[in-house]
Amino acid sequence: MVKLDRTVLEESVTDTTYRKYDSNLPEKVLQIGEGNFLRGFVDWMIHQMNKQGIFKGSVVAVQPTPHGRVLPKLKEQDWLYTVILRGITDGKKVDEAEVIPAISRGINPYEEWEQTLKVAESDELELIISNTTEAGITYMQEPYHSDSSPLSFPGKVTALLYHRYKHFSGDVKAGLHILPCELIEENGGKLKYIVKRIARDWNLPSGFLRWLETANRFYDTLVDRIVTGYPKSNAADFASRLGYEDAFFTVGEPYHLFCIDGPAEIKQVFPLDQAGLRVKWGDIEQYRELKVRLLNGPHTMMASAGYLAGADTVLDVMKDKSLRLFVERGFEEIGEALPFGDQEKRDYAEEVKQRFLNPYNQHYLQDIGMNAVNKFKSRLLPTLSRYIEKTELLPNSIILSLAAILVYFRPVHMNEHGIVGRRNGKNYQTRESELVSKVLANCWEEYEQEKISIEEFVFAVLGNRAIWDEDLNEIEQLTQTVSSYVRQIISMGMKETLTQMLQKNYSSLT
Ligand SMILES: NC(=O)c1ccc[n+]([C@@H]2O[C@H](COP(=O)([O-])OP(=O)(O)OC[C@H]3O[C@@H](n4cnc5c(N)ncnc54)[C@H](O)[C@@H]3O)[C@@H](O)[C@H]2O)c1
Ligand SMILES: O=P(O)(O)OC[C@@H](O)[C@@H](O)[C@H](O)[C@H](O)CO
Repeated sequence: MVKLDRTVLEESVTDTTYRKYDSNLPEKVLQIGEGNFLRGFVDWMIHQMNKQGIFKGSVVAVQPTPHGRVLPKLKEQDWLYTVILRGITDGKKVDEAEVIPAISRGINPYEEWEQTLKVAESDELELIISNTTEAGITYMQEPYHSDSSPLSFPGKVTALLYHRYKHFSGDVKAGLHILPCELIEENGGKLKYIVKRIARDWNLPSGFLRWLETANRFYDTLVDRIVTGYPKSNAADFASRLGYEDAFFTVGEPYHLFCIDGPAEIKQVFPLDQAGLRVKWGDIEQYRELKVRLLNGPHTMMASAGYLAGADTVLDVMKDKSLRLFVERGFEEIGEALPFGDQEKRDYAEEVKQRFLNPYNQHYLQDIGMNAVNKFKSRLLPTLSRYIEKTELLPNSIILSLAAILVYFRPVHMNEHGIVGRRNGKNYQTRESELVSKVLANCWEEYEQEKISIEEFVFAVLGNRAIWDEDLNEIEQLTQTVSSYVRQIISMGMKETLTQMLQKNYSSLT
């Protein structure tokens, strides 16, 4: 079977919008990152605008880490890939595939720094967009060499902006719009803060710091679309349906929302709304809070608990009676702790549940469960504390999900990627930060060697300030409750623990 490239696109696509599509559009976007999400969301949006003759710009994708595997393979496909959107919208089935020609080329900055700097010199450039995961927007002390790429993402942004500043002799008109899409609070503000800190580390001139402040705009954003990425289990079906192979089939849901905290000016530069895309301008805090708590929160809750109970995907969880009840209860506990109107919370939760019930998306719990401890900390811990404050009760479903995370990271052994766990006689790979993996592996080892009890194991993990920035043992009854769930999961399995927890605490639900 043929592989996707320009020839395949030109020969097979009958859609006249493609024929009109200009493949030599000016490179208006420098994109740091080339992952599933950027391809299935931002680049897809740029293509939607271009098809309508609105944005008229293309994307130069820059590899954010030294060991990227995406760009060399994408180059073999002439930078093309297919976005497959599947789901139910307004009660109707959506199942559409589209080749996205928004990326004009990709650059490995570690090998082609000169070329990366050339992009920063371009008159055509207007925007920097990124998604480097939550780990990307992090300060790292590193040296400045004008002839080689910094290692970190903020380091690259600093070096590229400094080069642009020098090239245009500090012209304010050369400033850029910077839209980071990493899912952290105040992503634009944090990136700007780190860039300024790095500029000071590197002793860059004060004129640059002024230009950074006055000529450039860093926007806080919130992005929302479930992009499950490459369809591991049915890629061959898509290939035979479409008549070509694509190493970057990118599957996602039709739903999308891009919230950008910015003034009218950015609407003109990046006219998403004119193309009929779902975008909100202005204060994003409310959307962020609802989304991170009521979408990412339940995802994190179900990942380890669902996986240990035998489910592989979000849909498996939603279709299983007790897991579904556990998730429903999770929505209630999270909603209880959120400061929004009841109707608004209910409507949002209902919409999210429908998205989780998308019959087409295979959203793997193990992918969602990556960095589960860190995600629990940012997405569920604030909810847990607020729930206790408000109700003076313990949110048992959220606490059970924490216990499940600890058991999920129980090692049979370690490898170079982290802890390897075991479910139903089969090993699985976990991914967490080195710190979390080490702490959990050490504590579990002490338990396995019978040096400590389950309570002492839980006490040691919850008390680790390097992980939590606080001692979670100080939350009344938390250590005891988590310990009791961990013990039950180990002795009678996840499914039975869930069932008993629901029966005991929420008899009206079961
Ligand atoms: N997939 C989704 O449904 C979705 C939806 C909304 C938001 N997001 C956000 O997007 C992020 C990426 O998701 P994805 O599905 O594209 O994953 P992905 O694995 O396909 O891409 C991750 C990208 O981040 C880069 N990266 C990883 N660690 C980095 C670091 N320390 N410094 C710089 N770059 C680093 C990788 O090189 C890669 O380009 C997630 O962390 C999530 O916060 C994802
Ligand atoms: O992408 P992560 O790993 O930060 O979180 C997993 C999911 O919760 C997340 O990808 C959602 O699907 C997404 O945030 C929806 O917009």
